[in-house]
Amino acid sequence: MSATTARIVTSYGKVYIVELDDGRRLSASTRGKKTDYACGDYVAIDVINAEQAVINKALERKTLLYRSDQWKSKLIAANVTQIVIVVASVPSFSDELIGRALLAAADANIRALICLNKCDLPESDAARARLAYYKQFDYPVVEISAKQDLSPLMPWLDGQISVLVGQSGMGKSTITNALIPEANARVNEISLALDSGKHTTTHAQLYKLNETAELIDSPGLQSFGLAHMRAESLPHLMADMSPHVGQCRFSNCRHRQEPGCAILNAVAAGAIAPTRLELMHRLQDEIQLASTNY
Ligand SMILES: Nc1nc2c(ncn2[C@@H]2O[C@H](COP(=O)(O)OP(=O)(O)OP(=O)(O)O)[C@@H](O)[C@H]2O)c(=O)[nH]1
Ligand SMILES: [Zn+2]
Repeated sequence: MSATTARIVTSYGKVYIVELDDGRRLSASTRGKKTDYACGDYVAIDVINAEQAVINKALERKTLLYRSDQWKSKLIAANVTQIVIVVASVPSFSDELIGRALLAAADANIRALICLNKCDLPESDAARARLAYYKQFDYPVVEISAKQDLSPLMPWLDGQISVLVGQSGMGKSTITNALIPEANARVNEISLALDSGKHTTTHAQLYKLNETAELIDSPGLQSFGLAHMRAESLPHLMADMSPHVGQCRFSNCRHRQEPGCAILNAVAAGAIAPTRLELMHRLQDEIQLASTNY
């Protein structure tokens, strides 16, 4: 048995694949019931044999992207520099998920990019119009067709460790497969090695795109709890709200029904979308609920 460090390149939640400096890959378990490791983590391991290792601890993380509800948190990816929020015209995407992912990124100091996929479809016009709201507040939006032309996305990936997030069906796997032709083959091979049966999108996987760019494909997200955030920081981290922060009559304004609330006024004036205010209120409630549970 020997001690060394490695990088988690696949996370199945409880079982991991780690890559050593020399490129060798080992299946890795954890000590006890510990599962708070994520794809992209650098970890201290004990190598058991040519195939197996045990993870002792995670080394210091530059960033950590995770979601949480009142009961538990779930790590999405570690050490990423960019979150690529994949949306599409069909099936219709959720503003809720975009809003939450943008907040998670801002909270964790990670760059965010909205990627509109399936632009070959005529329905894209409606999706593009919905995304104009985010563009207006300087959230970058890039348009692609994973099936036809990925090139507009490429400059955004250079020099970044990106994680793809999105609802199921938006085209994350199609993007990954277009970027990394051997991705499919490798996933199947790993699943086989772990005896985990058929490849499903239940795991996160890290791929090297080129010398400077890496990509993590994560499972489709239906929900994105942010119970770990601070309620007061929400408007600071939302680009449409932040210009109004500090302008309310009361310094402890919760932007609910207080008189002289600059954010409510901006919504009434049409400068902030009502759905964004509702999102903030829902998150305030979730955070409050979680804090009363501890
Ligand atoms: N027309 C069109 N269809 C696409 C495009 N990209 C993906 N699709 C289709 O959209 C469907 C969903 O794509 P996936 O890549 O499986 O979506 P996903 O986001 O990985 O979904 P999960 O694996 O469930 O998380 C598939 O039928 C794809 O063929 C595109 O650029 N244009
Ligand atoms: Zn206010």
